[in-house]
Amino acid sequence: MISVSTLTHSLGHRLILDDISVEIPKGKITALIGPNGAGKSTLLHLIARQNPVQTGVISLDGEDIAKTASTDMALRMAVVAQELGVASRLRVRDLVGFGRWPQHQGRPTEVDKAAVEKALEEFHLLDLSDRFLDEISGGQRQRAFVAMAYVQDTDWLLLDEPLNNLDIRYAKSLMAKLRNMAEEKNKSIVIVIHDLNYALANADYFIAVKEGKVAFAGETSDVATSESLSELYDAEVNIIESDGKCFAFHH
Ligand SMILES: Nc1ncnc2c1ncn2[C@@H]1O[C@H](COP(=O)(O)OP(=O)(O)OP(=O)(O)O)[C@@H](O)[C@H]1O
Repeated sequence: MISVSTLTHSLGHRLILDDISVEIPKGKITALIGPNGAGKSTLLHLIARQNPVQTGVISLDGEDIAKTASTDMALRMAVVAQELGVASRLRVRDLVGFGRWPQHQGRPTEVDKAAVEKALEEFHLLDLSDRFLDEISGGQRQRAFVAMAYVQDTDWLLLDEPLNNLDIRYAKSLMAKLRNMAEEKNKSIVIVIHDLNYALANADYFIAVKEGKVAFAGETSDVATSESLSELYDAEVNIIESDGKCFAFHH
């Protein structure tokens, strides 16, 4: 479990996260939702230790992340940020290969190489594997970065808007893969996501952030209601149930 306790974060004079306390369950998909600018990415980056915690504590399986060694963190948590820093003269296969660095520390074994090939195949990247990152499309690059995180095989996977740029086929395929990872391999996945329908269909748990505070959090079926979502977005959202599935209508 990830436990966030009394987390407050400011950038310059602006309060970005205001006294956040929330728990993220293990072995589940958690959707981090909320309006633009709410603080979702900031929270995700703090959990991933990409920025230092100013006030409060974030613990990973009972251990304060501020006191956890970087090498240990890298073996337990993989992250894909929203803004993908692109080292343009890097080939797709090399980028995905970097994902195994925490395991092999520069000396890849046959197991590492096989894991990379498998990830390239699973993310439909084999045909692109020798292309440079600045020679592929935005969606293809997004898949390459997710494959790099996937190949790390960590217990926790944090993804900031992973559906960005993905067409329907790849978005469906990625969400199915994440579900499989949670259900079959007990992986814990946290995704910042704007598409409520993908979130409703795939996330076990919702954490809604608004203006730097947690608006609501809990099991999807308990908290994702027309009322809570309409209030969250200041826009009408209707949750409709059909064939046992929930859909969000908002236009
Ligand atoms: N470098 C920065 N300096 C000052 N304020 C910032 C900086 N980066 C982000 N912010 C502000 O912090 C707040 C939270 O931003 P954050 O990116 O966490 O929101 P978000 O919920 O992920 O939004 P979105 O859905 O639009 O990606 C926003 O009001 C944003 O303007």
